[in-house]
Amino acid sequence: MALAAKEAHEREMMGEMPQDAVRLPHHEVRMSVSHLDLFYGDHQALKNVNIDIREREITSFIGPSGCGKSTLLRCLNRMNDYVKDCRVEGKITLDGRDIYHDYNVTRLRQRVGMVFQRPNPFPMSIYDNVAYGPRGLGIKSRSELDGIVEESLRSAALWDEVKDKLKASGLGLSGGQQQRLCIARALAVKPEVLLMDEPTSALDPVSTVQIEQLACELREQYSLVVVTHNMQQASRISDSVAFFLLGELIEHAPTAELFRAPRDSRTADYLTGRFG
Ligand SMILES: Nc1ncnc2c1ncn2[C@@H]1O[C@H](COP(=O)(O)OP(=O)(O)OP(=O)(O)O)[C@@H](O)[C@H]1O
Repeated sequence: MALAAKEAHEREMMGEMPQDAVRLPHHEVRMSVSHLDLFYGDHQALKNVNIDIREREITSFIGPSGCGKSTLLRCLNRMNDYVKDCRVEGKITLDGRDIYHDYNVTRLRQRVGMVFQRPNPFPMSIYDNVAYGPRGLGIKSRSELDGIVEESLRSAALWDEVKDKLKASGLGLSGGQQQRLCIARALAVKPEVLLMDEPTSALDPVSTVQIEQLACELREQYSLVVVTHNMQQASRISDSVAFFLLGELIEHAPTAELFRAPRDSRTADYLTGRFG
C-alpha cells in the first residue's frame, strides 16, 4: 500500500477517519462469478450468484451460518471438486478464462491459494512447509528455495520470529504463528488470489490483529477473499462486503456503504442482529 494510503488506513483502523475517505478507486476484475448455482445432491446451496472479485482489494463474505459463504469460497479454487454429489452450474473466470475448462486444477490452485479456518501446518519443518509448494512445481535449487522461503516468511510477517529455527517443526509454533506459516506456504507458489476461510476464528485477539494487519499489507499485491463471522473484522479490513442469505447473494457493496446504508432490508436486519 502506498504510504499515504497506508497511514490513512491505519488512522481509519483507529477510528479517526471514515472508511470511504480512504477508499482507493476500483481495481480491475480478477475473478468473475456468473449465474452460479451449486447443488449438494438435491440441496441447492448457491442460487444464481453473480459477483466480481477485484485485484488488490479485500472482499469479505458475511452472512448467517449455512448461507453458502464457504461453499462459494471453495468454488473459487475448485475445492468442491472433491465433494461427492456436488454439481456446479454457471461460470467462474480468472482473468477472463473459465476456471473449469481453461485451467487444470493444479495450475488454478497455484494462482488461487487457500488459507483455512484452523491453522494446518504439515508435520514437517518450518522451512519444508514453505518449500513444499515450490518443490512440487519442480524447483530444486537450494539457493532458489532459500530465497522463496525467506521472501514468503517475510511477506507473512513471520521471518523475524522463525529465522533462527527454520529446521524446527511447524507444529511447535503458536496458533497465530502457525496461521502465518500457512499464509507463507500459500504465498510461496506466488498466487494472485488468496482465499481465507474464517482465518482468525481459532486465534486469540493479538494473533487476530496480526493476521488482519497482514491481510491489509497483502492487499498491496494480491486479491483477498475472506469469509468472516466477525462484522468488526469485515468493516476493518474489507474494501467491499458481500452479504449472503440462504444461498443468495443479497448485496455486494463498498464496505462503508454496506454497513452504513444497506440497500436491502435483509442486510439491515442481519447487521442489526434482527436475525442470524
Ligand atoms: N460437503 C457438503 N455436503 C452437503 N452439504 C453441504 C456440504 N457443505 C456444505 N453443505 C451445505 O450447504 C449449505 C451452505 O454451507 P456453507 O458451509 O457453505 O455455509 P457457510 O455460510 O459457510 O456456513 P458457516 O458460516 O456455518 O461456515 C449448508 O446448508 C450446508 O449444510
